[in-house]
Amino acid sequence: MEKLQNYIGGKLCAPVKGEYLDNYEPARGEVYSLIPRSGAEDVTAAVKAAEAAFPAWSALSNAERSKHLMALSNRIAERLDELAMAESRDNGKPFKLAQSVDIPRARDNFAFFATAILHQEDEFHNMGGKGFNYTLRQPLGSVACISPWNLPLYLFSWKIAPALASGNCVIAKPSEVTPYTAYLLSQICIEVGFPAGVLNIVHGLGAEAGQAMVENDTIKAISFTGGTATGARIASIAAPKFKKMSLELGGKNPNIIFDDCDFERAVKISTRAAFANQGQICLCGSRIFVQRGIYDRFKEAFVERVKGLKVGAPEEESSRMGAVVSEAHMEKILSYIQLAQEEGGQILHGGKRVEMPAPYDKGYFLEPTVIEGLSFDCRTNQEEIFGPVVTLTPFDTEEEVLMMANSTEYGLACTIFTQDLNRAHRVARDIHSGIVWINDWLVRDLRTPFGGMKNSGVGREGGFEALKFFTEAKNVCFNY
Ligand SMILES: NC(=O)c1ccc[n+]([C@@H]2O[C@H](COP(=O)([O-])OP(=O)(O)OC[C@H]3O[C@@H](n4cnc5c(N)ncnc54)[C@H](O)[C@@H]3O)[C@@H](O)[C@H]2O)c1
Ligand SMILES: O=C/C=C/C=C(\O)C(=O)O
Repeated sequence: MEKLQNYIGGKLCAPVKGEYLDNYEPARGEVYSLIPRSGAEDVTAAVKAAEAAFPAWSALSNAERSKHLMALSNRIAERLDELAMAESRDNGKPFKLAQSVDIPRARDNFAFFATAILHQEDEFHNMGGKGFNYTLRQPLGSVACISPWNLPLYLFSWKIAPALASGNCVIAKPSEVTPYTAYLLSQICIEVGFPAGVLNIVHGLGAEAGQAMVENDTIKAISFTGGTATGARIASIAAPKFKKMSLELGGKNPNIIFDDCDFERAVKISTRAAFANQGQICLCGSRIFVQRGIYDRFKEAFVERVKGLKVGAPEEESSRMGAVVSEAHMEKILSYIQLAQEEGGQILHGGKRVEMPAPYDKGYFLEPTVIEGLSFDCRTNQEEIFGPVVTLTPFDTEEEVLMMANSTEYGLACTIFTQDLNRAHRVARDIHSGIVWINDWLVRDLRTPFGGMKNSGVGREGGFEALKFFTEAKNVCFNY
């Protein structure tokens, strides 16, 4: 069976202790490769390589660093279909989705930050006749990037690219659940002659390799995307060490549909927002609030559309949904569907595992599930499920829906459907979330601040926010 390797100091290598973890193919429910079970000793080696590479990498001009990052972007573009196939196999998502969203976005992440640093302006504060200040933004040194399984290469590269662009060396850990495209990225680094030690990829468990990065005293910053409980654990270790932290955590996002909306558009986009990537996107609109006047009509049209979402083999063109990422995750989602029923919810569609023919009969396929009849404050409507499960809740007034939408511990994203401009902007102002879409969902401009409030995280990624995060600001004041 194929054994993945770590990438340290420009070379592929086995973990020091020689231990490996099983890597499952979700659509078949079978182990198909092994990944290094790295520990603190592998992280130490990666940090050593990063520290050795840092002086030369940070001394390059922005234009030179840009060229190295563009080489990664270009090679990802050349290997796009192969990477998409690998992502789909490793994660269970439809190949078409990986081919049209995940891998193009990984390509764009590198290109975006490679070119952003060519357009950066530095801050200058003039004190008139007295003198002036300029601000140097200097790289931190070695930084850690830790990413989750739902959008593997997309989110891995979203962190690594700005860290590298701003002159840092990186120790990165992809999720142990979906390590494969990060492994292919390490091969790509070797193919394009990316400088040794600048990017190091260490595979393994969060509690072992991940935590060793957080505990390592040489690592200056942690950029983390994942669950809220993991974020809290990381913060408890990193904060007393005064490491910089960017935490992108969970969500339980409201999708608010007013009765004056463009109805067909609201139905179509809400379906995608609920079930894209099997509902495993932190931005998914998992709580749909519909104004009472159109509730029944919306419910009928929405369920009809959801019935048309084909759950199928990831590589099939016609599949709109693939497998969820693991057996444990599937069981967690099913337990929430059970809980929803215990809390009084009625299932309008779905609710069960999908029986698939061989070779997918052991795969983790779930029906897209629509539930109504729950109170806004029950557990089903408050806790993150992170799967293909959505609830429908009627509301009467703007005030009422804001109260319900804002009632969770999360504050990541929100979607609002209305044709009333004033209302759209008023609700956008009053909603507690870091990201708001009006009449759309997951439209991304990589320059904008990305992140959540409340328990959805601390800090923002994207554009210059990310470049600022990965640098230390040093103000130089000159007085005549
Ligand atoms: N806000 C966002 O941008 C965003 C994006 C994607 C996913 N998420 C969230 O991620 C969660 C699902 O992803 P997941 O299950 O992979 O999350 P997770 O928190 O279990 O794992 C994320 C990463 O952290 C590592 N990790 C786990 N424990 C660690 C520790 N003690 N120290 C250091 N690293 C550790 C894991 O190995 C993995 O690489 C969901 O809650 C989802 O909402 C958030
Ligand atoms: O699951 C989380 C999705 C995160 C998306 C982004 O970070 C992005 O689009 O930049």
